[in-house]
Amino acid sequence: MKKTVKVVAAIIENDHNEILCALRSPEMAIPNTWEFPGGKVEDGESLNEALEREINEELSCSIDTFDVFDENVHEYDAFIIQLIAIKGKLIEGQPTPSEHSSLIWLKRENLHSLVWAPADIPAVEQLVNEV
Ligand SMILES: Nc1nc2c([nH]c(=O)n2[C@H]2C[C@H](O)[C@@H](COP(=O)(O)OP(=O)(O)OP(=O)(O)O)O2)c(=O)[nH]1
Repeated sequence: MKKTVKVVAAIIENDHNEILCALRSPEMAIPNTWEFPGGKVEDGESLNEALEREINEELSCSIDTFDVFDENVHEYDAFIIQLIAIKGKLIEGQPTPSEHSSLIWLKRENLHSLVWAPADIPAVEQLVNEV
């Protein structure tokens, strides 16, 4: 049976209405696709705690996180992901990648120009359609 992983991902928007997009490196699982940065929820953590920890670890900055924005289950060949996207705001530092190959800030209307990890597509659609 495939394993299900619970992953939280941050939708971080700046003052110019741009959203932070992160490129998974060739060494990461699902390589060379764009995602919202985040990672797996550990035992005993709330979703918001997990996301704030992951962003600190991966991007060396701090965010405040809000309510769940989108949640969906996607089946990959090797595992099933429950992807929970949560909006966030930078409160300290600037995002600096340690594991990702690249970071960019994009306006909603340009999000479709990237090749997203398949599990992220519902959250991208919801953002693009947001008023
Ligand atoms: N962080 C994140 N992972 C995503 C997204 N979409 C998507 O399919 N994934 C997949 C890629 C990975 O297989 C898994 C998350 O694992 P990860 O490697 O980023 O998380 P992690 O840092 O907690 O993992 P680990 O190093 O502890 O194993 O979910 C997304 O938007 N954000």
